[in-house]
Amino acid sequence: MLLDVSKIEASYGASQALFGVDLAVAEGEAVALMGRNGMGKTTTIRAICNLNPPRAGSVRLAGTDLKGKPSHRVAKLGIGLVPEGRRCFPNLTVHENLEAAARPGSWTLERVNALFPRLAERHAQMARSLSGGEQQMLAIGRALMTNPRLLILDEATEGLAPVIRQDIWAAIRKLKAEGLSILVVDKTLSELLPVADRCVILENGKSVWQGTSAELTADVQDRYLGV
Ligand SMILES: Nc1ncnc2c1ncn2[C@@H]1O[C@H](COP(=O)(O)OP(=O)(O)OP(=O)(O)O)[C@@H](O)[C@H]1O
Repeated sequence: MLLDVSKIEASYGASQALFGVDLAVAEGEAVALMGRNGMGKTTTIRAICNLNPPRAGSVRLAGTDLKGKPSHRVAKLGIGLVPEGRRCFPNLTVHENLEAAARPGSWTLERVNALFPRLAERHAQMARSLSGGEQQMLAIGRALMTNPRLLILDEATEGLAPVIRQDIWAAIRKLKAEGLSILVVDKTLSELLPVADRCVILENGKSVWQGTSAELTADVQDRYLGV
């Protein structure tokens, strides 16, 4: 397994948010992390990256235990995170934002520009002046520039216009087709399911269901994801 998350628990101060999350991502696989609002998706991602380190359980990346490794080390070991709410440097240009994230590997400025032509057109523009969707593309571009073994996307299409969402999903499909391993959180099932090989559902901070996208029947959706 590329990513192996076993029985992790995590808390915010005295308040426990994760009570045992298991999930795995194999090499080249796209896994969807699902669950209703507040069930622990973002907390799980933050725990995997040691932004909010798990207080129990284990996270392994290609066999390496991430316990005690600061989040910048986790990034170096190969996890590229596109966090909820973007996070680019507002006062750097598009080009500078991408360069600042660069680490050796097959992902280069040219390749990111080819994946997101809108970014190429705006290479000299300050990140703060980009539209929300363009900032999201930049956040994905930055994660790719780190040449990750695993790309984690937390609500990468939230609040974006339909045309831009389609561009972002097209890019994710392309990345998957190229063999990149992906862990993705998104609320729009109709867009998420066709991309996901497997799904993991969280409920109240626990993984309660896992299966292929095909196995995620209407019943399962009603039970765990319905509003
Ligand atoms: N900074 C925080 N401080 C305290 N509690 C938090 C914090 N962030 C999240 N929580 C709590 O942890 C639990 C899991 O939240 P989390 O954001 O991981 O869920 P989520 O599945 O990502 O939800 P959403 O889909 O709404 O983003 C919730 O009960 C939430 O209230």
